[in-house]
Amino acid sequence: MDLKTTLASDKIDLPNDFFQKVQKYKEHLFKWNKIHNLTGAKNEQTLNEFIYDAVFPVSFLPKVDSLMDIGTGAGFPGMILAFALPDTKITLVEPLTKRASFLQFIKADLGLENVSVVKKRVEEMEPQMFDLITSRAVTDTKMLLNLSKNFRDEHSKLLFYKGEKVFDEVAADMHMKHKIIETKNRHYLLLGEEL
Ligand SMILES: C[S@@+](CC[C@H](N)C(=O)[O-])C[C@H]1O[C@@H](n2cnc3c(N)ncnc32)[C@H](O)[C@@H]1O
Repeated sequence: MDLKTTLASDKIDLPNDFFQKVQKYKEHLFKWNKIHNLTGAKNEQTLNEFIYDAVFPVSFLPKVDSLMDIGTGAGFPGMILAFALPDTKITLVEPLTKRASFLQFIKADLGLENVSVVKKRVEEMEPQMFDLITSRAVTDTKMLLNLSKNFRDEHSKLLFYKGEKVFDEVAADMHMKHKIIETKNRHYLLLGEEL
């Protein structure tokens, strides 16, 4: 996949320095990933697919001032969204030392003033409100709603990166308004009282 061409053809509005940041991020991730097992994306093609998947929601998300990503791992989707949304204050929550250290390194090396890295499990954090809560490949929707309950109010939105199981997950006991945005490989679940 040519990331730049694909994102341009989707008309996704990104800041001028997005691809510079992505390039530096990819170089660092390849180096770190040789020593530490940070992500399953081991080649450029897969990494580009992960980055596309992470940033695609910029095409449908409302403007938000604050975002928390639960279980960011090596950076998906929270770090990639931080490159795309420089005016949004982004909190990346990741308890594993190696992964949190990598995120902290990327923040410092790329000078990302909009990023905070929290090396904790989300349930260990002090309650605080966010406009948007994201998560990919951490746990199911019911558990994510539970884990995020101290961090959202009636104005907040949640965006979970899901597969086809999403239909079972929303069918079971879902009281919140929701939308599912489908692409070829992804079902994005957007939830909120004000959708
Ligand atoms: C399978 S990885 C997915 C990482 C990344 N979101 C991605 O899609 O590549 C799950 C991550 O969630 C983190 N995690 C698990 N439970 C968590 C919790 N309670 N709070 C915050 N992070 C958690 C793990 O440390 C791990 O890095």
